[in-house]
Amino acid sequence: MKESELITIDHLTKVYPTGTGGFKALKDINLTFRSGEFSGVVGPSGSGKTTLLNIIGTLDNPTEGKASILGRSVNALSSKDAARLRNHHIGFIFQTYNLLPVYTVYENVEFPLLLLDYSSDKREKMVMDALSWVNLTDKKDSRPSQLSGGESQRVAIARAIVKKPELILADEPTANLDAKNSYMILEIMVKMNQELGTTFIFSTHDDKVMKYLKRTISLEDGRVAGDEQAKA
Ligand SMILES: Nc1ncnc2c1ncn2[C@@H]1O[C@H](COP(=O)(O)OP(=O)(O)OP(=O)(O)O)[C@@H](O)[C@H]1O
Repeated sequence: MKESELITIDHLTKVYPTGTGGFKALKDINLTFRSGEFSGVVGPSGSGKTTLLNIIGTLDNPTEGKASILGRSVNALSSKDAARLRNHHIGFIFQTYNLLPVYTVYENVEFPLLLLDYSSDKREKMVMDALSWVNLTDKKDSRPSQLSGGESQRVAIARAIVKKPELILADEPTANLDAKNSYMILEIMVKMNQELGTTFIFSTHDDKVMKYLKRTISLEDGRVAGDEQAKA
């Protein structure tokens, strides 16, 4: 692996077991992602976008082929090591926000840090820094039910970035947002990419997200059908 290569995927195939012998969701995928990319996987529903993101996020395993994520071979990773890799180095953003309803905004953002070994002072600094990135410090004591959809997704972004991961995986992050809120969260993510060097990989079929991507990987029926860099 070259130094700047964050992810390499080599002849990767994913077969989901079914009653009829298995469904091939990904077929012979070969891809490399470099540190600092702002890229997205696009394609019709069922083309394999979420499956690919789940494998990159070590939430699922390839059936055949190899994948190396942040220098670790996922084929050889125990579930404990995969959890450790995720906890330290990967942030996730989902279309449904996945906030914990009984906790405050502050506690939701603090949550990933409780799995790591930080003092409460250090945690407070990190949570407030993440909330200021998404402009929500004034909502720190609110509960998710008191937030708009755009605010909820900004809390989810703060939770994803609070540990300053190298990689953020965002699966359809704008699916439930209107145009104004979609652009707001995209601008936040672009700023993080530029100022913190965080690598982003999206899964999307939203034109608004596609306009922001520096690289667009198209999936069709489980295969890579295109891989294009945006024109400068
Ligand atoms: N656990 C599973 N068992 C069997 N088949 C599955 C499973 N998960 C996904 N699939 C199938 O694999 C294919 C790819 O699914 P995936 O969720 O990756 O697609 P997607 O491109 O993200 O779709 P969408 O845009 O609708 O979210 C689909 O045909 C889906 O039905």
